Amino acid sequence: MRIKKALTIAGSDSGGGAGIQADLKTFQELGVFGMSALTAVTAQNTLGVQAVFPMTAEAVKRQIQSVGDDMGADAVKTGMLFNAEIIQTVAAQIKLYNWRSVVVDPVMIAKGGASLLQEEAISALKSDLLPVALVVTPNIPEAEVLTQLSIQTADDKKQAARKLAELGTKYVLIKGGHDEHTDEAVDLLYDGSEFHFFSSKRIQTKHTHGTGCTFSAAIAAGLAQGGSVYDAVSEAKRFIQAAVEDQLLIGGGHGPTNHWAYGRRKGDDAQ
Ligand SMILES: Nc1ncnc2c1ncn2[C@@H]1O[C@H](COP(=O)(O)OP(=O)(O)OP(=O)(O)O)[C@@H](O)[C@H]1O
Ligand SMILES: Cc1ncc(CO)c(N)n1
Repeated sequence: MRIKKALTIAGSDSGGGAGIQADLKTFQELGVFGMSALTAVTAQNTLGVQAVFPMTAEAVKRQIQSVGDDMGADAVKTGMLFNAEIIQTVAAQIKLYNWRSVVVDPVMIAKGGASLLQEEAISALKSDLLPVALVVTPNIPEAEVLTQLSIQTADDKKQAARKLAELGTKYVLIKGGHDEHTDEAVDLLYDGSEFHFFSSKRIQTKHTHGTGCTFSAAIAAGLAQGGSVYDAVSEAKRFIQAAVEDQLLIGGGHGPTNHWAYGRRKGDDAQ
């Protein structure tokens, strides 16, 4: 059996709902072999981030090389990268291995407000990493930081997407999870010429820890399997919707989403 492989380059969430753990669970659920390069260890749970221990850029590079030299990757996603040196190293390795199906989730701040990216690293993200990404998946606050635009309306989202595409990423996906005044969760995909909206019913819940990680990992899994960006995003949207809907109710704060829900529903539909 030949299986497709995806590599996540991201931080560890000890609580298991976001970061590397969310990515690997998502890859597994979507039938893709998951591999990882750890950029930082966080002590984290549903209440927040208690501590961050970054890896050295050398340690990140060596992990990527171990995967790249032997196993290869059909798709790559990046999550928490923490500092400029790690970002530059990751971008250089992506170029070296000529990886094309690259999803960059520009993780900046955890739900509780903890910083997962140093402020001075934002320019490295823009100049080094975005040009090697196929898809970038900012939430609204991240898109605002990257574009220096204030995003209130659908037109603002479109303008921000155009501005982000100018940085060299082919597809820009602005996520609507933070648009809490609407009763829909609307994500906007820009392919360099057209805009597509992916909309779903907004679930009223506080258990959305790791939605962004899970969503971008699902996109990477779809790309690893050879799907188009549009199809990968469509399936990722269904995956995250099911994961938010079927709540797990773990922990006293913002709990993790349910990575089994999508596969279980598909199994039920097949019967
Ligand atoms: N309450 C919700 N109901 C339905 N879908 C949601 C909800 N919250 C987020 N989503 C969806 O989850 C995906 C991730 O979006 P979101 O904007 O939450 O990412 P994020 O802020 O990067 O997440 P995080 O930083 O918590 O990992 C998007 O497809 C978004 O539409
Ligand atoms: C390790 C890690 N990566 C990403 C996020 C963003 O959800 C988080 N909370 N923790």
